[in-house]
Amino acid sequence: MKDFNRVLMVVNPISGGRDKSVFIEEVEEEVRRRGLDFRLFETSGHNDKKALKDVVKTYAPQRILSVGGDGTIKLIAEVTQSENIVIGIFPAGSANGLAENLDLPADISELTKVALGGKYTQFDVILINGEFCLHISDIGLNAALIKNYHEGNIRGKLGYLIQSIPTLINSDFPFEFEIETNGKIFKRTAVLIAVANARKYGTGATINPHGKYNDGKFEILIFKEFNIPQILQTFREDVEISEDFLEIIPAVEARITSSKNIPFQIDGEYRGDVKEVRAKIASVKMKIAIP
Ligand SMILES: Nc1ncnc2c1ncn2[C@@H]1O[C@H](COP(=O)(O)OP(=O)(O)OP(=O)(O)O)[C@@H](O)[C@H]1O
Repeated sequence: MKDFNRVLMVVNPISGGRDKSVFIEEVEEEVRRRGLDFRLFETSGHNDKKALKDVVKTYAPQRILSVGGDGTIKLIAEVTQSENIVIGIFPAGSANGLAENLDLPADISELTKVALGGKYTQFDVILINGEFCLHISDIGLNAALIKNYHEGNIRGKLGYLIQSIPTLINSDFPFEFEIETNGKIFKRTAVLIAVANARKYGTGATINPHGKYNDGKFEILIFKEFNIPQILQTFREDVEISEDFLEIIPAVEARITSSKNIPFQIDGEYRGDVKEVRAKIASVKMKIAIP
């Protein structure tokens, strides 16, 4: 017996600077071959939350497929938070940080099997400054890079590469932070502080070696210096990161403050320059299809 009928595919046409028609055609064909109903929703970049909410209300999908980056998964998660819908992921953004943690296959037909399959995980959600964070949020140098990337007009990995040099030259890092968590206050000088739910960044870098996306906790990652050999280390699987470079504090709730405004991002989306970040594990969990 089929346990779902209506499949909604949410596609971000601009993510990662690549054409999505191959995803749409292959997946629609497979969905119809299985005798399921298929509907397509393409994001526009304007009022997508409201538009998707309306479609979810009228079509009542039982499975939602995300074709885009972390921002597209987050949009779906926010719209469906109280509903019992499994989300299937097709990594098609420029970075795909969340998908990096799920061991998804690369091939589209294998991905389709996973996305329409019966196995799923309960993914922790972090509530950061009142907004959902599924994967990673940070304040400091990486968020400054994301800010400059979005202000530039070159998408994909090349866009990040082009923006990295002016970001490093123009940013006045390191920054002074105060972190309040687990009943303690930590004062730290750092290039960036991340709040992470999982092990890997979208580049594949293992920045949070002990991170588990379904353990009901997040990690506060304090990157103390801009150290290229240490950053390269994180690309290896068996990472051993020095405490002088990265300090890790597990938490379920935290407040991070700075005396001046610093760039801040959530799941790859720049969210302004802020002085305060409040994070806590949300009561909802997302159901994400896995191999
Ligand atoms: N049709 C569109 N035109 C412009 N922006 C869009 C469109 N659809 C979605 N967006 C924007 O794309 C962002 C989400 O991108 P997503 O995370 O899916 O991919 P990505 O990995 O960030 O890809 P890229 O970095 O190439 O944009 C959101 O800011 C959203 O508003």
